[in-house]
Amino acid sequence: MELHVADHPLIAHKVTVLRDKNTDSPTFRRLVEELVTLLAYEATRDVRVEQVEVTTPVATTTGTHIADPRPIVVPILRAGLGMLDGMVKLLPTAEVGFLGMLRDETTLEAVTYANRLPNDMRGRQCFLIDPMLATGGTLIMAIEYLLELGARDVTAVCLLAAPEGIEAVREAIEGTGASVKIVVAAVDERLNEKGYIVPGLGDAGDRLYGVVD
Ligand SMILES: O=P(O)(O)OC[C@H]1O[C@H](OP(=O)(O)OP(=O)(O)O)[C@H](O)[C@@H]1O
Ligand SMILES: O=c1cc[nH]c(=O)[nH]1
Ligand SMILES: [Mg+2]
Repeated sequence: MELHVADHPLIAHKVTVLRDKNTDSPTFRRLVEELVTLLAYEATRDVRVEQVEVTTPVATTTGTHIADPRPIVVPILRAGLGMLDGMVKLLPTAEVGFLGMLRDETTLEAVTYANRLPNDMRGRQCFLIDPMLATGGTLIMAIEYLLELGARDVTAVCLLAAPEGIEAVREAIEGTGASVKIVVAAVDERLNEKGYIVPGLGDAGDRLYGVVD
C-alpha cells in the first residue's frame, strides 16, 4: 500500500482552518471542496491516459486524454459527499458510484446502508473519497466492496487520518494483490477512547451537514 501525505503550505493552512471549532458550516464546506481539488491533483497522478491527435488553429499534434474505461469516483456518505464536487471538477469524465456507510459509535464497526455501484469494476480506476480515516473500519469495508466487484486499483482520498487506521488498511489489503493508495492532507497523532481522531476536526459529517441523532 502506498501512502502520500500532502506537503504544501496552502493545504496545511486550509486544514488548520477546518480544525478550528469556530469555523462555520459554509466555510467548512468550501474548504473541503478546495482541499479535495488540491489532493486530487496528487491522487490522479497515475490516472490512465491515451494519446490522441489534436488539431490546433496552427497544426496537428499529439495530445493526451483520460483513457476508457472511465475512472469511477465513490463518495462514502455522508461526509464524502462534501468532497464530490471538488473531485469531479478535476476528473470531469469520471462516473460516480455511492456507498452510504455509518460507523456505529458504540462498537466503532462500519454499517452499510446504501450501495449503488456498477456491477463490474474490472479494469476501472476507483477513487474513494471520505474526509476521515479513523479506525479504518469504514475504508476497509469500502475497499472490500470494490475488490469483490473486480476492482484492482483503488485510491482513497482523505483529509485526516489516524496512524491506527492507516495500519489497519495496510494489514487488510495485504495479500489481495490490489494496488491501494491513500492520499491524505495530514496524519494526526492518534485516536481517542471514542475512536475520534486527535487533534482531528470532530465529526466531519456533522460539521458539513449538521448533527443527526
Ligand atoms: O475509520 P472509521 O473509524 O471507520 O471512521 C471513519 C468514518 O466515520 C465518519 O463517518 P460517519 O460514520 O460519522 O458517518 P457520516 O459521514 O454520516 O457522519 C467518516 O466520514 C468515515 O466514514
Ligand atoms: O474523528 C473522527 C472519526 C470518525 N469520524 C469523524 O467524522 N471524525
Ligand atoms: Mg459522522
